[in-house]
Amino acid sequence: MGSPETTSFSSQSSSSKLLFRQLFEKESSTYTYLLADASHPDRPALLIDPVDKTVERDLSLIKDLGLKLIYAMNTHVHADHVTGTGLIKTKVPGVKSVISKASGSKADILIEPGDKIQFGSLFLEVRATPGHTLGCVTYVTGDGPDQHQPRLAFTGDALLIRGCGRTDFQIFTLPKETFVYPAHDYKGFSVSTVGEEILYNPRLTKNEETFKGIMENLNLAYPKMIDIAVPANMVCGLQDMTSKV
Ligand SMILES: N[C@@H](CCC(=O)N[C@@H](CSS)C(=O)NCC(=O)O)C(=O)O
Repeated sequence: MGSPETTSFSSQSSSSKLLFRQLFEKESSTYTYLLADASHPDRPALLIDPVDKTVERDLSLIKDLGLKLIYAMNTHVHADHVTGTGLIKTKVPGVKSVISKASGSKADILIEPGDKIQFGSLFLEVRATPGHTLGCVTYVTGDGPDQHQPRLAFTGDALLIRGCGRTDFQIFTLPKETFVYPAHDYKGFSVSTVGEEILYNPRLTKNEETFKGIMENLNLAYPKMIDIAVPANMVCGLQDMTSKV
């Protein structure tokens, strides 16, 4: 499958401007998201779920857009690719890696549910969405007069478009118009909304018993990269850097 269409926009509200890009890594079908406050003099930016193989592309885009990368974040310890956060830290001094405390992984900042991640006048809220892994979190753009509306939810593998990587359904307490941006897509989708997934997600519209049956019978192959990716991602991709730099 070729690269799906990806989304990008800049939003202008009374006093803030969210710059947003959705980027794709085709080997693992992973989405990386770039967010920045373009109205702030420093143009602070963050990356969600960067992949080691596409770090050069992401950093080049950040340079082209005149942004200052401050955070390289993960929604969880990925099993199918090595995170780009460790590599980014070696290339951009001052960048802080971020992951949830519950993940058990190493990072500069270990976040917990309810925490806020500030970039300029904008912020992300941390929500616990365990299930796919223990420490999975969803990052949701802030709620408030200066924040982007509708809100954007970066769901990692908890909620995929018309699918899921196992979830506790907390994402569905968000307003129905919230845009859903997952960490992966295997079918060519790039964005959905909470309301759309409540109505049409073929797994999450079923009762608990049927849901369990679906998930127990997915018969997914053993992820190709899992034995390399998980140990590397437990240290935010920082181990064995000499062969990558
Ligand atoms: N073939 C891929 C792995 C595909 C896979 O298992 N994806 C995970 C999320 S990444 S760990 C998943 O939960 N998928 C749910 C689904 O319904 O596909 C590989 O070998 O890397």
